Amino acid sequence: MKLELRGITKRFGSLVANDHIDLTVEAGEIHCLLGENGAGKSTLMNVLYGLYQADEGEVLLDGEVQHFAGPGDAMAAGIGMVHQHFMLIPVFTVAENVMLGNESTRTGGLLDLAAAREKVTEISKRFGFHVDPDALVEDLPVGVQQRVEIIKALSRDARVLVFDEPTAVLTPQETDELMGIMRQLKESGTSIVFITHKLREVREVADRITVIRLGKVVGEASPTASNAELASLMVGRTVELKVHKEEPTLGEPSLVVDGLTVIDPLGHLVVNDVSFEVRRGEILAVAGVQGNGQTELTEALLGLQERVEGTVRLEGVELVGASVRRILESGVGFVPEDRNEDGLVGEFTIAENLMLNRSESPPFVRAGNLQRGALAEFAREKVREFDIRTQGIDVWASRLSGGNQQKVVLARELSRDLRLLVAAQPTRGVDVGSIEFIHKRIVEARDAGVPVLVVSTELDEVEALADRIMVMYRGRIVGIVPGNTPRDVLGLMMAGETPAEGAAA
Ligand SMILES: Nc1ncnc2c1ncn2[C@@H]1O[C@H](COP(=O)(O)OP(=O)(O)OP(=O)(O)O)[C@@H](O)[C@H]1O
Repeated sequence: MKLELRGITKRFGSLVANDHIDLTVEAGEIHCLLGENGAGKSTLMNVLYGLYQADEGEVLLDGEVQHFAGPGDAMAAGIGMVHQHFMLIPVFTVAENVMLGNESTRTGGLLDLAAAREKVTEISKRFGFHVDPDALVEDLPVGVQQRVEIIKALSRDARVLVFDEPTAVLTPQETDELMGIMRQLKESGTSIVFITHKLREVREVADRITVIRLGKVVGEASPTASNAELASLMVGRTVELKVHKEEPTLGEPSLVVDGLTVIDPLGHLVVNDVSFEVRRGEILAVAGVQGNGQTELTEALLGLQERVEGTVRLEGVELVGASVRRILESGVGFVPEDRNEDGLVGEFTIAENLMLNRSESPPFVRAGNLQRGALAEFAREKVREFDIRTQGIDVWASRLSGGNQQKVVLARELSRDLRLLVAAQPTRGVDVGSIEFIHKRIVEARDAGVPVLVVSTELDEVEALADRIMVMYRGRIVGIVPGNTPRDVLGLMMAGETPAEGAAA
């Protein structure tokens, strides 16, 4: 189905998030939408999906003007959305999830589970998805849950599919599989709008690329364009894709973890007898396929896990058993993997969010009184420094685009008086122009003598930052190797293979 967006304009108060945007996606085309954080990509897709009403402009499908009062209308017209945060019910089966709210699996007003199962099996077979209709969604890996979302859309006869940053939560292998699925969907005539910040993915699948900046279309790019060309078109300036990093000046071991073991609420051993050190002035990057204990490791360091054994000493002081608050107050900076869950309070302003977790200088509370002037000045400075695209510091964090929310968390944590920085997926959802800046700031923290633990599933990020790399597999350390270890070696380690003699750092 051919999709046309004509002159779409969407305003939030005085902010023009979409400014007369034109976009055409032919049937069977993968059309990438590129743009820096806050450019207006998600807003445009929310207009298409009926979540927002455009102030001006129209949506056409196969040449016919559409009027969507809500997502129900958009879905009925053949538009499907694969969200980054899945809209599935974890305790239901795949078929039950597909059945919910779907008219075509309803007979005589009753939900028809048998029809839903059949549909899942049929679609799954057609596209080689390997999804069991009776599996519980909560038992499925993230990549398979995403396929359930796709099946859900296809079972409603979606012929235009929107993927909004679908690979942010996927492993490299799941990402490759998704690229294959998108190609297959395209072959079957589905039109795809694909939003991503990862240029490699763009070049891999895009038929056409439209770049938007500050709410306006600034041009089309060819899928054969280089990373540098795409990046500069997005950001409007030349982007340095790699940070310059001097050899580290190593201090004494500052974070010493010994025999750390974490048991999750279901009794699984998720971190298994892990021991390592991070020196002052060193970045230790934890690499591994998502779900191999990295999340729980960082949470245990921050006091966010209940059942923890072993010791974690920071400058000789034991952290196991200490409260999260005490750990943060002792100078541990934390960039959590899920900013919405642990990093931000959506209904607090940017300024208020920048003040969270800080008891140190500058003091924003004196004798029980909030120092509004000092906080405002600090917040304005951070917004400028971290290039947070917002109308002001009093805007709720939930009103920011995803990448700009991430920058608020980073701005807060990187500007504290740090004795340790623990950063999980620090640049998730952040555009290429800002990744460079954030990496630079992390390296600056390291150069100032802070021990840094970065967890990342992106090998590009691991390569850019790591002085040493620790690979985790099934809760254990497979090995700790030098920062310049080749990718193929890391790949094998990520699959659980111990590195050859001499590779250890
Ligand atoms: N509900 C809202 N209320 C007010 N402003 C909003 C709302 N939703 C989005 N905005 C603003 O509209 C602009 C565009 O945001 P949008 O989420 O579309 O950006 P994006 O291109 O998807 O960015 P990212 O790459 O960071 O996800 C931003 O300045 C954002 O703060």
